[in-house]
Amino acid sequence: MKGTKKSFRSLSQTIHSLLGFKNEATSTWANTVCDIIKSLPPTADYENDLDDSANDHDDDLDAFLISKIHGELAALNEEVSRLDAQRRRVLNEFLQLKGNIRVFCRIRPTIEGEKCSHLRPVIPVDSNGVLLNFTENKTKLYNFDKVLHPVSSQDEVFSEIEPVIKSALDGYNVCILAYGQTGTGKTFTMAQMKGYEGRNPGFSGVVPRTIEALFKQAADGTIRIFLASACLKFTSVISKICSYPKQERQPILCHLDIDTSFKSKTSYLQSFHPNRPNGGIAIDNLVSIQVSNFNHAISLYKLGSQLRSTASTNSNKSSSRSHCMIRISMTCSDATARRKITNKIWMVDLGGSERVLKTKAWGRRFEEGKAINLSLSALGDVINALQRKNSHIPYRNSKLTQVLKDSLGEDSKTLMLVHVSPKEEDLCETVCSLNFALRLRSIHLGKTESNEAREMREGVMTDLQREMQKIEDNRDKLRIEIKNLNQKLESLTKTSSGSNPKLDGLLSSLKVLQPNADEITAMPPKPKIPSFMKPTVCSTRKSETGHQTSYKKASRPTRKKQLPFSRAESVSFPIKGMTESYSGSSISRASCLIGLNEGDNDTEFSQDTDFSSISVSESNHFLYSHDDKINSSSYAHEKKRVPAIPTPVKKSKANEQMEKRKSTSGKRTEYKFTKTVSKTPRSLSRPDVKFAGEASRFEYNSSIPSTGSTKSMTGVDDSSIEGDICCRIMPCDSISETSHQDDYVNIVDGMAISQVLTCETKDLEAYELKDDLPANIPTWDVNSCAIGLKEVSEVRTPKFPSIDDFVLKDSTKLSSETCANAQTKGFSDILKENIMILYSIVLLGLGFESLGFEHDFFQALKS
Ligand SMILES: Nc1ncnc2c1ncn2[C@@H]1O[C@H](COP(=O)(O)OP(=O)(O)OP(=O)(O)O)[C@@H](O)[C@H]1O
Repeated sequence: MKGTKKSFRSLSQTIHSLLGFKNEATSTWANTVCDIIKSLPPTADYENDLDDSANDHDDDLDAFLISKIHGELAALNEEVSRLDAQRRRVLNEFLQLKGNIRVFCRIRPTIEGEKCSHLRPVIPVDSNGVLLNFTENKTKLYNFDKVLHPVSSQDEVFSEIEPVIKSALDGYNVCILAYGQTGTGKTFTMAQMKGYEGRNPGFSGVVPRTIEALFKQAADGTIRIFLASACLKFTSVISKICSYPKQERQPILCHLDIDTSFKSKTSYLQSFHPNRPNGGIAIDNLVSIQVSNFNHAISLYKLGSQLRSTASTNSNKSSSRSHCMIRISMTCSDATARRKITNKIWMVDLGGSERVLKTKAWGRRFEEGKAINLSLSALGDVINALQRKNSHIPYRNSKLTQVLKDSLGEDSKTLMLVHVSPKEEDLCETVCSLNFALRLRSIHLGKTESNEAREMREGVMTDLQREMQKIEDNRDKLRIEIKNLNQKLESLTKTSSGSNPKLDGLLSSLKVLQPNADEITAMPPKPKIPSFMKPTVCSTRKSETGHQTSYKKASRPTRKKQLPFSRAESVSFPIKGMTESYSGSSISRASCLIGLNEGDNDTEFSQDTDFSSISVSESNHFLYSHDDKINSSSYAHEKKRVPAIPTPVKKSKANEQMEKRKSTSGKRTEYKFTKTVSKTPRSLSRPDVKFAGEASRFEYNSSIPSTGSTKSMTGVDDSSIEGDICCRIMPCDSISETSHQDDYVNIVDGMAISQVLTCETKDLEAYELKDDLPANIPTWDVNSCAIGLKEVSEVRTPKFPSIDDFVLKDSTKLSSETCANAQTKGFSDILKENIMILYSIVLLGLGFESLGFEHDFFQALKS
């Protein structure tokens, strides 16, 4: 209690100095009290592990405990790594016994509306055999690694597949292929989503279950543990691809990237280009979207599924007319044990393998069927060649095998799920499917495996499976221990750094009520902003993206200082004589047109001209594109505002060579360009002309003669400004070419734009501009080009009205919302202040009490 006593001694003095608190219960007072409480040592009531008698040695004990826990954690982590390695080895052995290429057969149950034939053509014999009944006397037995009976649930199917999926986490590429005739349940096995939509929870297919399992791996502490030891990053990528014959549609639909590395959560798009240097698969138009949780992944997966091409065929109402491929790739980087490895899981719902003649397809369906069968045949050839260990593997025979190349070869596990129909009429297709599957399997295992050998193999496999389960259980236990220790460590570290959870809560309550001192000083005086001047969605968005100075930080400059580069809230001004439709349309920032001169007056602005690169860096940019011919009346209605996102700029040759020299003297900023910049707009009234907005201040190079011959309002005399860039502020085609040449020049010369604000129109009528405004404030709106241009042209240093320049003219015209706000505000402010003081006092008392001061504290307060 040494520390507490010491603090208490100083506490009574401090409290004496604060005794006038009844009168002085201000925010500063509350903050001071907060600081005092914060400086007090923590009590030991939440340190359950420590003996009370050891309080004097808190720090030493904490340090001792922390180092002990660190040691334990290191040992446990080491043990987990060892178990992981062991599990990998066992799994590998298990999978090797099972074979790198395994073939399962799933028999679909008879579904509603289907007639059961007298002769059951497909009979599952045991867990490995399927008997085909051709006639009563003629049967044929097919053996597979596993036969999934018609009654097998989706759970059972996934439990068989799960070990293969797990092997992907251990560095293998995995390929799971669903093969079979149309309507045999391939999509049901792979992509069934019902379980995730609240219906038939057990129905969900392999893909959603795999995604779930992967995220489970990320959430069950595995990843956290590795991250804690800073040696493992874990990223998964899912791709969804649909391939179509003859490139009829975009072959690639969706690529999802699951990020489980707890790093960046931002989304990104990424295209995979052909001939990637790392030799990976080149997939055009493959879009990669980084996702961070299961739901996000599933929603994107569903989206991709919707895009899959399906059509009604003779055999299936909604038959998949494509191969649907899902790729999950994982990048594990384990700095201590392994190098960075990227593994993939391909899950492919192959198109129906039926003969085209059977489906009686024609036209496009016929082409699709042919394409599907060709690629399936190519797939068979590749697997066949792999099984035979041929020197040449014909991957290039189809797109399908090209894409799957790195997941079909060595160091990968392939699982073929052959689906068959129970119907008699499908017997021919069933035979084809089973023969295809048998061809793959028999090559791997050899036809000669005896029953004894098989039983022995299966016995070993069962043992290995048990061993693996034991290892996984142990590993899970260790992970829980590690988690607990980490929590303990966290609380100890917090304690030793002097924070008290109770106090933290208390203080944060106080802080909620009291803005901190910094905030108070940094905040500008509360502006009485008319509601119509509040930032618009657009300006807020821009400030979020860092294009604007934040409101908090911006000190309120004088009106003159504000001109050149200050942030402009969005507001527009009431324009005398303007109709309501004009006032409703407004423009954020002044529009500024940069004329780029290249000696060809007839050249129009190209669509991809980069305005933002020319604008001053402090500016926010908008591109205004005209949808129609501009004229003074239609301009406001026709324009379309598009934020110019500062995306990678397509640099024109001219812009690249353009050197921007900025010299600010007073309010004037000069830009000099060393090279002639391309393209001058031929006509401002062209629908494709764009206006780069928000020039804080644009001026043309002084080398342009102020009386320079302006060919027209729509262009600049090339000869006079060769090598320079010219900045035009307001476009207007209502001013004729001849009579207003000078206007144009004047605008260019010395023009400054500032604070153009957009308004919500609801309160516009209640306000008006003050009468005593300086004469150089132009009352124009960019919507009224003609007025604006004329008036601005007369002003050398134009100044736009700021918030202060408005006065409330008619409060009855305020919107009901604004009135309601105004009425409730005063009362709520007073109430809030009072509650704040009361609450502060109560919390203060509680705070001291929680520190164990109790009686002493109140004594001190009394004295
Ligand atoms: N194991 C099963 N249990 C219950 N219903 C099933 C099962 N397998 C398939 N079905 C049903 O059979 C119908 C056809 O299945 P599905 O669309 O998955 O076939 P498919 O092989 O993917 O066909 P296609 O190749 O034409 O896309 C669906 O209505 C599906 O719900």
